[in-house]
Amino acid sequence: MALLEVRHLTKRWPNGRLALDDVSFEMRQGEILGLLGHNGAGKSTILGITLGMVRPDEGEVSIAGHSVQQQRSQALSHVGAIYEAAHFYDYLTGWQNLRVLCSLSGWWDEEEARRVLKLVNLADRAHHKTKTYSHGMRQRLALAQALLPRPKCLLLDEPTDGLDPEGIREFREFVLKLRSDFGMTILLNSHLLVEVEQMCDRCVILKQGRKMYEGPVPSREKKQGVYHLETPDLAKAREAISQAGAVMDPVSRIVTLPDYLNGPQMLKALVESHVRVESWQPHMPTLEEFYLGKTSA
Ligand SMILES: Nc1ncnc2c1ncn2[C@@H]1O[C@H](COP(=O)(O)OP(=O)(O)OP(=O)(O)O)[C@@H](O)[C@H]1O
Repeated sequence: MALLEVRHLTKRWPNGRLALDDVSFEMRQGEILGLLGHNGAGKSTILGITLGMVRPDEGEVSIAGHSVQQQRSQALSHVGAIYEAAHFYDYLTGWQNLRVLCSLSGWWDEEEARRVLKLVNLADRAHHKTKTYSHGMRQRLALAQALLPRPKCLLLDEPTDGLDPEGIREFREFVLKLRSDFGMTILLNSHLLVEVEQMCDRCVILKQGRKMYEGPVPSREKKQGVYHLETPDLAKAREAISQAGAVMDPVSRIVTLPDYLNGPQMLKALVESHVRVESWQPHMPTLEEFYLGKTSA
């Protein structure tokens, strides 16, 4: 059974703007899913609906079998989130902040707070005021807050925004550890394609409120029948490729083969046509190429 199910979400804001148009997808337990899309594609609206902060016009989100719209507190008892910028009381310490924020939901466990602060590497700064924290430390405190209720599912909205490369790497390692050590299910909303490429198993690509793709992060899968050719004999190569029923992009020199032809067969045809082949490699598209292909049409 899916841990998180987004079913037929449609949302039109009062100003008439259609933010989501019949979007559905699901996440299995222990999966890290990246939510991708240009500015305004609808990513934050999905997170807002999933957290019960935005009401959809149609559709619903279920977490561990509970509908956020019908059984809000049961559904959200399984969720931790970093949503929009984390706000802390700067005159309090990290520890005090966690305590105050937890008490708002009527729950506090010192043992658990210690465990989580250790997990996010903040144990030695827990009793310092948050005004002395770096941006990376504030993000880790936000992560500690999200992890305190021991959620099954973590929603991360642009979690590495504003972090330096070291902070991004550190954050990525924490998140991967949460999945490997605790089997946590993680929804990551990020503009950073490289982050999604390095962390996510699958992704959903949105464009103007519509789902354009749901599936594996493309660069992790070798695409069948797509090769990259290097040759000084471009004209001859183009002819041999077209005679074989394949297609070559003249700029990138990426060759897409028809179903009936495999890579070695095409290479043989090129060589037999006296094309000097310097390189013939299966092409693994980057997530950027794939993303732009899905969103720029
Ligand atoms: N409270 C609101 N009232 C009216 N329109 C809104 C509101 N929030 C978002 N929108 C609009 O809904 C659409 C989707 O916005 P959303 O914030 O979900 O996109 P996003 O993919 O998260 O964008 P970004 O990457 O810039 O954060 C946009 O056209 C946005 O202008």
